[in-house]
Amino acid sequence: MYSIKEAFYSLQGEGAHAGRPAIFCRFTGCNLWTGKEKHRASAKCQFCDTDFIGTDGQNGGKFKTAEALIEHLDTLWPEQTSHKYLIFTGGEPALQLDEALISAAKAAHYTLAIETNGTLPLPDGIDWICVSPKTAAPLVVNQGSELKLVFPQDHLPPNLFSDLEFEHFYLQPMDQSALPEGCERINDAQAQTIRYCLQNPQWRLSLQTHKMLGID
Ligand SMILES: C[S@@+](CC[C@H](N)C(=O)[O-])C[C@H]1O[C@@H](n2cnc3c(N)ncnc32)[C@H](O)[C@@H]1O
Ligand SMILES: Nc1nc2[nH]cc(C(=O)O)c2c(=O)[nH]1
Ligand code: SF4
Ligand SMILES: [Mg+2]
Repeated sequence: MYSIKEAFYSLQGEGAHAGRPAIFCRFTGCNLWTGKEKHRASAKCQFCDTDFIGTDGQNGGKFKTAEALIEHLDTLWPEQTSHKYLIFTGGEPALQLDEALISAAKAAHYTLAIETNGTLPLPDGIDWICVSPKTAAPLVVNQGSELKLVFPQDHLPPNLFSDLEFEHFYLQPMDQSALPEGCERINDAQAQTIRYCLQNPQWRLSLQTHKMLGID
């Protein structure tokens, strides 16, 4: 059984594939936060911008088999049958993504991407692995396509990751606009990120372009 919070067709907003049309499959649940505001301050990941509780979002639901989920997701893809791209996100997709789902998606001709916090092992067969490390959570996925660090995070300077085997290194300014009142805030995350990239050119800036555009 797969639990899906929501699924939608949009443009990848972040990282090296920003601008690319994709289906997003957002799994329910995460191993670093319950998703409840009352637990945010004590969570391992405290700045999350996403609602991943339940299955009540657009095109969300519970799916008994991998084939049933892929058939559902495939209805979101437009007429053109080339360049099919599916991004597994969440919540933490590694809690539910398995080889059966990867096989079913490949059989439907998708190129597969994942957005993961990197704390859980991944099944084989994912074409694009984006790891986004979080404070206090040790990484088990130490290689992949892009390492996209939300910046700044306490005790997580980018140089902790700069020797890992990733093709691309991105810093993404921490968006604090949706955090509830009373949460501690960092000043100038965007300016700090720009400054860090300018001083450490291994790292590039990733902006959440979907938020600027007002799309999903
Ligand atoms: C909601 S997470 C889901 C996937 C996975 N759990 C993870 O953390 O990578 C998707 C992406 O959004 C990023 N993200 C979450 N909250 C953010 C925030 N407040 N500002 C900027 N990026 C954020 C994450 O680091 C991750 O790259
Ligand atoms: N457009 C768009 N791009 C994204 N890239 C990563 C996202 C995510 O929440 O994982 C995301 C998202 O939610 N929307
Ligand atoms: S690990 Fe990802 S989904 Fe989980 S709380 Fe952090 S940003 Fe949100
Ligand atoms: Mg998002």
